[in-house]
Amino acid sequence: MENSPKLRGWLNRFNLNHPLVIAGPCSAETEDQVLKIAHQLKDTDTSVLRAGIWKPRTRPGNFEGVGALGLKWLQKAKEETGLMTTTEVANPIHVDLALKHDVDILWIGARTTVSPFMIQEIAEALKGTSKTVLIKNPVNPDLALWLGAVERFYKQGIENLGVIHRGFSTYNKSVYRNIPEWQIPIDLQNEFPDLPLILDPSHIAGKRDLIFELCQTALDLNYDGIMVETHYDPDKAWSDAKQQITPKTLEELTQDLKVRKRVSSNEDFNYQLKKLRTKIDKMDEQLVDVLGERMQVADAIGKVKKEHNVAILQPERWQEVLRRMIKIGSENGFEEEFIMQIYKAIHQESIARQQKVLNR
Ligand SMILES: O=C(O)C(=O)C[C@]1(C(=O)O)C=C[C@@H](O)C=C1
Repeated sequence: MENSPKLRGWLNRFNLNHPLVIAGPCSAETEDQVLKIAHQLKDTDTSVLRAGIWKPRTRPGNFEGVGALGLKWLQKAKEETGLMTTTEVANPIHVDLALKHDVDILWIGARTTVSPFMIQEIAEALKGTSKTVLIKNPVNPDLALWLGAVERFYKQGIENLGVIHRGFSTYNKSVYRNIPEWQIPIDLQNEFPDLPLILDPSHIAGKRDLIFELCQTALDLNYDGIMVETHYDPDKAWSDAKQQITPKTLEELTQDLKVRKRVSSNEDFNYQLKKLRTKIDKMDEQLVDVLGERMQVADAIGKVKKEHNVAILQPERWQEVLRRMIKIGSENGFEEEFIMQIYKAIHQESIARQQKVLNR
């Protein structure tokens, strides 16, 4: 699969002057609930009504969705409000039922994206249709697996594709329910700049108060839209109550979001940007030059270690380097995490260089 402006076709057809908004309840609960939410969303920026019909729950015993019955409610909501509809499908039976009920956009959940077997089955079930398919990232931070799923749909002739960033599972404590790992969607955009990218802030946040800032970050990273869980009475929602917001809050949120231009033709802006980028280019060269010099010292250390038969990894020294640089880093306003990431990479390269010297 290659990047192509054609990938944006389905999104361009919405003809929006703002990011695409997909909204609706985590789960369809009752006909009244779906219709009420759809009507409340009708006059917001929302173009597509979402609702989970089959809910993949981590542990059994929780509400698992109303099943096919809910598809009729979505269909009715579409007739009454003109909103397009979308739901999650996780197997060919779901696909068949969703197609029969004229669901416009199908999304693939994070737990399904991890399985190439399931993706293949779903992609084959959709062959020959012109449906739009949005693929959520897999639960684990694996860009190749995510893109692999997209490619499986593309290979079945499905060209209306997009991806949804919903964050990644972590065992570590975090303010997020699923950590964003923004670098992964940034890498994805590098490979497929025209593949529509949508943020699901609800599943990343796990709670309401982080949703706005996540959406703003996404727009600042050139995302094409947001998919937000919305309920008229979020606290009483049958699933994911903590992360849902009301349609009214969604409306305020979309009004407050700053949509910035990707580029500007303003001459002064371009002049200033060019000047600053020249400075960055120069500093990047200096950084790499200094790194090169550091590696030459590592080579020399490798040489003396070889002569005296001493091991490459020196945990105490490594701890000392790290501690010192974290301290200097914090004096310069850098987070510990940032310094750790850089120094771990430098240390690894230094070890690799010494390995070459010692094995020569
Ligand atoms: O000081 C050493 O012994 C080195 O090999 C250098 C260095 C480093 O790059 O800073 C690399 C490996 C060791 O684990 C500790 C430090």
